[in-house]
Amino acid sequence: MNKNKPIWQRALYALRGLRIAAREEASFRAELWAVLAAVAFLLWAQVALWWWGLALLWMAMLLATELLNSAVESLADLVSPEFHPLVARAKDCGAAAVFVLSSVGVALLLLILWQHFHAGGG
Ligand SMILES: Nc1ncnc2c1ncn2[C@@H]1O[C@H](COP(=O)(O)OP(=O)(O)OP(=O)(O)O)[C@@H](O)[C@H]1O
Repeated sequence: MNKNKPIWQRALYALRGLRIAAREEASFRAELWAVLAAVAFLLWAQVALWWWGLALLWMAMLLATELLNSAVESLADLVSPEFHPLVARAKDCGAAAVFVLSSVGVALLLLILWQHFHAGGG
């Protein structure tokens, strides 16, 4: 297999991955909605530019982690469709990674709300 595909070809594979995740992964769709809700919230709160930078980083990390989690799940299902403790471990760790980032999202939301109502915006 040719490992050095042109960049446009790689971009097409990436777009195909995004399309598959959006179509077949309910968790990824839910996170896309969460990202849209976060953008609406940031617009409403009129936060400073650096909050936008932090939030964009969080959004990218959340979506990328969910995509990697889906990739791990697909490989785990291929390798061992039957119950296996190592598959349980791999899938649980993937789910934990997404959970960590979701919790950070809630923490960021609370911090912005606190700043908005108690520290006078910014
Ligand atoms: N083949 C397996 N062997 C052992 N445990 C498994 C296996 N498949 C699933 N599990 C357990 O069930 C949990 C849920 O697995 P599942 O494949 O439904 O993923 P999920 O986290 O619900 O993600 P999604 O809904 O995005 O597919 C896993 O975290 C794991 O603990």
